[in-house]
Amino acid sequence: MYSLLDHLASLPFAAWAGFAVAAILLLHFVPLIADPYRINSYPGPFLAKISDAWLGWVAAQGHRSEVVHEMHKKYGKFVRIAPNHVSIADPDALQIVYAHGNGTLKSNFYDAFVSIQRGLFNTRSRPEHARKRKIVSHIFSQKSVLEFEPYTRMHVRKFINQWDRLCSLAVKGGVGEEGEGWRGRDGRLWLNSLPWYNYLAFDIIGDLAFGAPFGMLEACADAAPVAVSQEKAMASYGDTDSPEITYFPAVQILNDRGEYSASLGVLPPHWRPLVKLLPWYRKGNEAVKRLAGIAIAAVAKRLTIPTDRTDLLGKLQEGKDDGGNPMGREELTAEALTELIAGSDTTSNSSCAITYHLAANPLVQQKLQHELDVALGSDDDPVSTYEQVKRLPYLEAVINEGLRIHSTSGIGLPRLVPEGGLTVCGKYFSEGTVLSVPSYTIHRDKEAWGDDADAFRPERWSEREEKVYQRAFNPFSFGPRSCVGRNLASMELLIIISSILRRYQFVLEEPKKKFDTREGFLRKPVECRVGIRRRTA
Ligand code: HEM
Repeated sequence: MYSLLDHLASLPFAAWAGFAVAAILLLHFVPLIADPYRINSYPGPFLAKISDAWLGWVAAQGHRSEVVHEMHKKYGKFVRIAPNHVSIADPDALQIVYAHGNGTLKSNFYDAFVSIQRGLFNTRSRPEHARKRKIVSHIFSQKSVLEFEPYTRMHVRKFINQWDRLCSLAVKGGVGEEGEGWRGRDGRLWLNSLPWYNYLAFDIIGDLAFGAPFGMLEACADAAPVAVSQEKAMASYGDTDSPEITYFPAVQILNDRGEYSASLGVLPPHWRPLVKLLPWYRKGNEAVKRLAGIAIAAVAKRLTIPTDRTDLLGKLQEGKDDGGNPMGREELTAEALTELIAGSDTTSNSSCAITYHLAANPLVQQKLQHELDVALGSDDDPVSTYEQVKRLPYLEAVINEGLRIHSTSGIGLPRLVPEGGLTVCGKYFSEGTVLSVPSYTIHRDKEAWGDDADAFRPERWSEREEKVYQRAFNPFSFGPRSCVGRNLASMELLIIISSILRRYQFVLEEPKKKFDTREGFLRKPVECRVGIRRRTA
């Protein structure tokens, strides 16, 4: 019998191609015409209105924040950046889209960030998030974070010891061996400071989250132990033997994973399994697995050694939910991994960007160093304590200005409009629409920050009441999903920037070169080449 299938199989190639084109057009234009979210009136690039591919492509190019910023300059406050997604560039929208009580949830973008199991960052269910956040939030209270200060200071000391060593070799005209990437010239040490900030941040968070630093500062290299077999390592938790490990560059893995997840996450879930087959995405998928392998190896190792250290992992182990239940092993590993991812390059990218802007603005650098000299002058210890630097107004202004202008979390964090819809800045959005408020653009809002919003100028922080700025200052986000590690991040930045700027003077190697960045989930400097000279003997 001549079946329909036989008939279809006998069709010529041209007919098949015609069907494919018709199907694609139908899939893209029917929703555009039907306008299920009632957002056709919002302007934006035409391709973004009909397909998620536009945002996927933009995200994969590594400059999403800058591109969306340009779109807002062109189209105004509301821009449609995907068939169901409107970006809103208004500081007032922050308090609504991200607020407690408005019922918005994280969108399926965050599914692309899940490994091992959902952690605090990528959990989308409200009750599950509330359960986790209850356990984790007290670990990051100001009081608790101060218990982590000795670890932070210890690694800043190691960092300074290494740079002191290189500075004394550099003044003698030394040159680093191949791969070390430093050289001495004109009495200065010249290097790319970015990897150093990464070593520092990874060692601090590795020490806090896993009970031991990765040893990057000591090795002057990006290498972290990864479990060879994740299943075996998980199964062996608590055994006396550590799992079999191999070494991979953790910073590189984290970068690959961020770019992969941030560009996969903007694609519809049903496209993702297919897209993962493309070579670039395959590499990113591998990075996701390796990153999980780092956490699994480190937690497995830590659990073999009885310890009463006061660190993140110890506190996570002690934490209990409302029912008095502690976290299981897998959840514990997933949360330790969350802290590693959320608490490492956020801090290093921000420290590096602040260093760049200080090197590019010698007068700001001098003014900061003067404040530090007055406050810490007679102290021989090169590493500041939190107590010494927590209330230095210019230091705080420099850090805030660096967080604002660089915006390591620059993209609009996507939230789903709940049942009943949501009115934002006078516009009603129906259930299921995705909304986001791009921090990079909010941080450049001329109404909020003045006409020189694009300039790094810490003085602005003392010119207006701080609450005026706080309305448009969003480095840690707002509401129930805001950064739980904010107190730790602030303490780290205060100690890192004050200690390093008091000790060294910075100039840019190529003052005219643009500060290049690449963005996955975070905006990261590509490099920061500086000349360094010791200020104090
Ligand atoms: C300069 C440093 C930091 C910046 C700029 C920053 C920024 C942010 C932002 C914007 C979010 C919201 C993300 C979203 O909604 O998708 C976030 C969430 C989070 N951050 Fe941070 N962060 C920093 C440091 C840290 C540190 C040191 C830790 C902990 C070790 C940490 C842990 C977390 C966690 C666990 C979340 C998820 C919270 C939740 O969903 O409840 N962050 N951070």
